[in-house]
Amino acid sequence: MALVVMCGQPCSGKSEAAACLAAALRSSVPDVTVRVIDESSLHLGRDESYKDMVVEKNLRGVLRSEVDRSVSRDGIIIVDSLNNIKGYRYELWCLARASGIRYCVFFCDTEVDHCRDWNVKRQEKGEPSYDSNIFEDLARRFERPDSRSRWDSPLFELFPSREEIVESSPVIAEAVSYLTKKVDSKTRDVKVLQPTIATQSVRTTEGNSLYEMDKATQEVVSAIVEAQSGGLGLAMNKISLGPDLPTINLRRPVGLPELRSLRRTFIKLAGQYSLSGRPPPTDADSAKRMFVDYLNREIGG
Ligand SMILES: Nc1ncnc2c1ncn2[C@@H]1O[C@H](COP(=O)(O)OP(=O)(O)OP(=O)(O)O)[C@@H](O)[C@H]1O
Repeated sequence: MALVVMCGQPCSGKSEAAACLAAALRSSVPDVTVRVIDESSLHLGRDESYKDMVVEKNLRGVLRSEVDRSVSRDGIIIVDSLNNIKGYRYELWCLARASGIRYCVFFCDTEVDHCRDWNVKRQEKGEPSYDSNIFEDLARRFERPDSRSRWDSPLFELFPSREEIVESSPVIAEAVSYLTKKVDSKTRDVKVLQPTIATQSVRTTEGNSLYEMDKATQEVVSAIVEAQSGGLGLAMNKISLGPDLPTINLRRPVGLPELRSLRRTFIKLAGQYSLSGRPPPTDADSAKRMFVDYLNREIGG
């Protein structure tokens, strides 16, 4: 039914807001399962999860897999974690899109000084808290959500340092209404994400299919690199891969690192989600077509 992504600095009041939202949803739609996924529900501590980049990346992977397993058209999942990296929120948004459910982001916009104070108070009380160095590192790396991005929209903003967040807070009520009301095709005021090729799975159970996908996407990347190195520039941004394949329309030059990253994301997305009705790419051309569609959507003009 929906995926809600909490987001904010460490110790900014996310869990309290998530608990209020969960309680308000449970009262409003008692027959719908509302589940909060956070580090502690996965038995992971704060400092152990954020002490270096490797474990932090692992934590994000574990949370993402749990979200992937849990999202459904029937329940509401609230991911109560930092969700501080833009690219990670994009990945969560992709999971919602692949499931064809609604999505929103909740941002606890608490000033870092308040967060730091609250963390110190937790330390003093012996409650689970962040080590000061870890706190500062996370605070520095925080990427604020931007409602203009698809993956940060709609954005519900809370200011826990200035107003008490309770079940009846107007923003909570607004979010509950957004998450639970019936979709009205005329007003289109509720957006239910639609699965697209890139977020639908390519059944890659057969080694052959995986191999084709890998090889085909690599060929597309090579064709783009070659075309660009030929000095095509923006005026000649249409790259043809052959008569039976869509043209690649680039709106700007794209470097190899970005192409590699897009390729990795595409392969991951394609392999990750369950297919809903679309045949898997059994040959190189289908795999290329899907990858080109994906590129045109992500970086196309
Ligand atoms: N409005 C507030 N005024 C004072 N203290 C607050 C307020 N909101 C939250 N706190 C305190 O800040 C601490 C962190 O709250 P909470 O656990 O909700 O934050 P969090 O962002 O989920 O933290 P974490 O990043 O550790 O998951 C708690 O000790 C809580 O009591």
